[in-house]
Amino acid sequence: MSDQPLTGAEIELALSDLPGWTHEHDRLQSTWTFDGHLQALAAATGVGLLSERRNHHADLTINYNKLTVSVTTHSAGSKVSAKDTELAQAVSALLD
Ligand SMILES: C[C@H](O)[C@H](O)[C@H]1CNC2=NC(N)=NC(=O)C2=N1
Repeated sequence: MSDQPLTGAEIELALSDLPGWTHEHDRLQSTWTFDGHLQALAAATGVGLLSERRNHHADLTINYNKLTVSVTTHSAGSKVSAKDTELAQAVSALLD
């Protein structure tokens, strides 16, 4: 899995298969809404475990019942790489 930055066209293509995700400020980001805080917390733990297994880590923000997942690749100069599009796919498979 490459950590070279993707081109804008490559990111747009990846986003066509990532409903709910946006590309802004060199990050892919999506937000999920749950029934309550504990469900959002459990989802964040799931994403954390998934990130740890991949050794590629999402930034996670919880606001009560909402979980925002944001991914970028530090080793690609904090730009979007294939590691991010693949992590985003895995997160969507877990949470959608
Ligand atoms: C040494 C270790 O492989 C690196 O620091 C990994 C760990 N997790 C990471 N996570 C993210 N989001 N970007 C990285 O470049 C990155 N690098």
